[in-house]
Amino acid sequence: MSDRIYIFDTTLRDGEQSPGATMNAGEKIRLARQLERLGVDVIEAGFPAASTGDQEAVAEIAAAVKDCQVAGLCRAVKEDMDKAWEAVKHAAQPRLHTFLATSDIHMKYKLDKTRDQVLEIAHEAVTYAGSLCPSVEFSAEDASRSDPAFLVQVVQTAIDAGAKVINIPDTVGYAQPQEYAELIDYLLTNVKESERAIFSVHCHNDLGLGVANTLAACKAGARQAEVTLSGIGERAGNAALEELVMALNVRKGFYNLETGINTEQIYPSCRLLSMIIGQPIPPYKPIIGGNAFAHESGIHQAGMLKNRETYEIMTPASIGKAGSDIVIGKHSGRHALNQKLEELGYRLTRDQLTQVSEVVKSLADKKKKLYMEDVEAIVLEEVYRIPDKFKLIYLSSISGNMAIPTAAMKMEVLGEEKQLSDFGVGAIDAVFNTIDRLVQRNPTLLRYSVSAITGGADAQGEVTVKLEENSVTSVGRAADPDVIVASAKAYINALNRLAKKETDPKAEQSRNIP
Ligand SMILES: CC(=O)SCCNC(=O)CCNC(=O)[C@H](O)C(C)(C)COP(=O)(O)OP(=O)(O)OC[C@H]1O[C@@H](n2cnc3c(N)ncnc32)[C@H](O)[C@@H]1OP(=O)(O)O
Ligand SMILES: CC(C)C(=O)C(=O)O
Repeated sequence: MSDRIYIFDTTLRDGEQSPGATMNAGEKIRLARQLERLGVDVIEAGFPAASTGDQEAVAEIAAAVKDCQVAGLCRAVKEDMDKAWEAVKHAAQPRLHTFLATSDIHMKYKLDKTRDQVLEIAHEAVTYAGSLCPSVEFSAEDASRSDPAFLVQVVQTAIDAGAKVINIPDTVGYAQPQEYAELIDYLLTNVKESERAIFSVHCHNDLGLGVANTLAACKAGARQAEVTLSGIGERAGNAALEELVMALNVRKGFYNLETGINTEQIYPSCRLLSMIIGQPIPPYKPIIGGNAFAHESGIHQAGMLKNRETYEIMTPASIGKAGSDIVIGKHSGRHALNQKLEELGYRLTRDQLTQVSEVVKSLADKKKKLYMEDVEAIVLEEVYRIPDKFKLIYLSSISGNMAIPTAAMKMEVLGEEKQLSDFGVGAIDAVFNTIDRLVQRNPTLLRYSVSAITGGADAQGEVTVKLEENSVTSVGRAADPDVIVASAKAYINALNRLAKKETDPKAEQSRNIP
């Protein structure tokens, strides 16, 4: 038996059945071209009988794609098959994919057909599809809940009628890995000359087992896997392409199976899908999520810094993603903190590192997300205490949709009290403009972030700003229950650091602390 697993991507068909994932023809073509780049073997481009729009989109994809088969799904109904064939017939490698349910519950309640009738319809449908298209796939819908002995009869009928691919779907995500593997093995053993067809699996994720079931089936002899990017699909979705392919790659020694997927195109493909359907990739998603290569805990980070393989079983580059990330948070240790600070040019003594680490941990206890600017501000606060050139004395702010945002402020500037008021496009802008005029500087605001340190409407607002003037940058941070006051303090804090860098450039540039 060959060790090649054919990847049948159904993002454009089953994936589109995911609520909210509808795509227009242009978007489908863009995604189909990306799937071709990714190296899938078959693109199931749609269900042409569903609508004229779907039929046209499938036809356009069929014309655009050259390197893989293009399949159209159709019921075991002549009219559906004709529409599907019309759509895929100009493909370099067309495929008709027809299906019919074989479980007792589907036959009785949905189709209102007997077993004998289903056998007859399957025979007629595959024969008719074969008269149109050289490559016919037959799916026994709800196969995993079908009587296995009857399934053998259906599959035998379809192969005898000319089906080249036999799909055994776990339509409702009911199967368990070992049981599903045994079903595939049972069919391969009991269908006569089963080698005349490629056995395929199509697993749904209702119990979160889509990929596990697909892998178990492949190990048992299935050679086509029907998957979608990011696992989107009807209900809880389908087996995710990226998870299946990377499991086969990372555990090659265990499976001894190969795909033709160019894994470096995995992340770009899933990103493109996410942009098209307007649904962000959840950070905790395996392989492609933002956290998949992020390390937050001290023990993990320390291990990673010594040898990446202590906590990573694949590289981000292998799926086309930028490098791993050490994230400073409440579980981080001093190894990681030191590494991140060294990347920014800081050299701290052991004692300074311990001091900074304690403040970082106490801030992380209160704040959901720590930015490196927060950590940098702590270092500057704890290690380089700066005598303030600029101080806030008072601030009053007016804003609202019926007022011109105005700030009136009094500050101590180089030992002298000054007051002024100015406008802005919003309250914060008015405050920053007023401060600029009071201190007579005009820095560029590179970053402004505000977050709640505690919960509730009375939460402490924590503001971080990053400024740049004459190619020198500085970070300021402040907290206050009033975010406008916190913003003013953070801005003034950053200006003090900017001023310090100008008067004592050596200390700030080298950032070397003895
Ligand atoms: C498991 C899957 O994911 S299968 C694919 C699911 N995808 C879709 O359904 C998307 C596209 N579907 C559609 O646009 C529509 O359902 C159409 C155009 C196919 C049919 O629309 P309608 O004619 O309005 O029928 P409707 O969808 O209400 O009912 C489905 C009919 O198809 C029959 N049917 C279901 N599967 C099959 C099949 N494989 N072969 C033949 N008939 C089938 C049902 O028994 C029902 O027949 P009935 O009208 O005699 O009761
Ligand atoms: C049509 C088949 C392959 C299907 O989508 C399913 O059974 O889930």
